[in-house]
Amino acid sequence: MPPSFPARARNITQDINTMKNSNGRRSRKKRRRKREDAYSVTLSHEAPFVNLRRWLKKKGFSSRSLVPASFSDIGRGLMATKPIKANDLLISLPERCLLTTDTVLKSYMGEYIKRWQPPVSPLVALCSFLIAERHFGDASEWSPYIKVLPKSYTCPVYFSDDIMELLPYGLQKKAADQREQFQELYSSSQPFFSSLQPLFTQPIEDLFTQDAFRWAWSSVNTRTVYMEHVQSDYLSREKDVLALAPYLDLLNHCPKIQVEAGFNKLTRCYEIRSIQSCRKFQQAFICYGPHDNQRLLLEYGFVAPGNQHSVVYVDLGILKVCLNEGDKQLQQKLLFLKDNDFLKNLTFGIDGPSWRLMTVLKLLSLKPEQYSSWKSVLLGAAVSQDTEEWCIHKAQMLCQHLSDDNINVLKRLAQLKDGADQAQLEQLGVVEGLRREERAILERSKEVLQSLLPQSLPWQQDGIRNTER
Ligand SMILES: C[S@@+](CC[C@H](N)C(=O)[O-])C[C@H]1O[C@@H](n2cnc3c(N)ncnc32)[C@H](O)[C@@H]1O
Repeated sequence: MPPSFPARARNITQDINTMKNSNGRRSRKKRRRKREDAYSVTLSHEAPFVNLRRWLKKKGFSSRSLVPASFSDIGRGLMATKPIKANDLLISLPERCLLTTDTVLKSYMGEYIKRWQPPVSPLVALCSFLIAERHFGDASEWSPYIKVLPKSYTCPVYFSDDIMELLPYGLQKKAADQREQFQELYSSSQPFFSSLQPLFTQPIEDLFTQDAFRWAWSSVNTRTVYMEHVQSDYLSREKDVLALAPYLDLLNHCPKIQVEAGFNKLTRCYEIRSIQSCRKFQQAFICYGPHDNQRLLLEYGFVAPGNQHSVVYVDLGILKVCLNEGDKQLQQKLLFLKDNDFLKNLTFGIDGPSWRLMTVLKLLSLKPEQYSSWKSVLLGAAVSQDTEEWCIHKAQMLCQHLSDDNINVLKRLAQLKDGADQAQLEQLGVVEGLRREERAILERSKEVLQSLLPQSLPWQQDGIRNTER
């Protein structure tokens, strides 16, 4: 959770509603209805949270203004019990409460890490410690914290191949790479895990299983805050910026929130200051970064409805679908675009096709006698009315292709829900959320593209004409 900019005390459903339509009785009614729909139940009296707060109090932390609660739309998070003003400290967690590599090196595991060559990474050190502490149960010093950690996650490292296939192509590739890196890290850490055997009575291979490592790896990936440490000689050269922050890590993400976050060297606390205010009984949010929904799913296993950073990506395979393979210059044009790095980040957003996508389409539309104008095209010049229309038409085709794919995926997803267990249902729910958000973006893009076409164009009456180049 690279902590950057936090919290406003509204639930996301409400925010999106407010953003879309802030005027009028209908929208007010709608907002009221949403507010009634999304409700919260405080968790602060449940044993795990009572124990967590008691344990943190001994370490010098208490929070009266934020209590754990379960929100019907998002799940667990922190609720404000009194109004929090803009620029107030939202939370201030003393250094003693943070779980860092320093904690691990000073623990019973420290001497094993210090002895190990080549040194393990900060990530492996933290994961190993989490696995060991979870195994020690009530005997563990960190047990009150470990007990409130989720038992499993909805990140792609948990997905079966069936579910992976439902992801958009680019994300599927990133998720597959991530899974490979995870597996490689697990395999390469085996000798180190074996060296920890003297700490346990049970065989190490029964404790440091792939499942246990997946849980620890996901806990670190989805919950750590960014905190720079002095690089230890006992750890690998990978930058050591990870800190698990109990209680603070119950804060959920909202893309529109702004916060200031970081370790304050004077107070020796990890502090989050909210730029926005937060009303009593509302969820306090932070912002994990200006991430689109694909990145949120990959790194954190969720998507944010109405995320203003979200886009639908057009990869080369999809771009080719709408291009005329008969164009003799096509390969040469694509090579030119690739060499100049123009084939990445072609997107549709809530405002329609990106400038980059339309520029690439314009470059692809050029006839040999127009090649000399490619620089002015890059600067935004129009080639001709005919070309502009051709590009809009191609963008419409891309949008339609992506929409069709989206509909097919949602159908397959519905089939997979039959017979899925609870964990799979949660994973499918996240993928469904992503696909539905993408569908909304594509529908909006279609409207934008349609509005760009002159009213008098023939295909508005007769359907889309084929304007191949
Ligand atoms: C730092 S934790 C936040 C607390 C977490 N909800 C919990 O129950 O422990 C990050 C995780 O919370 C969930 N999360 C955060 N923001 C969310 C949001 N806006 N919608 C849905 N889930 C969210 C995701 O599972 C994410 O990996």
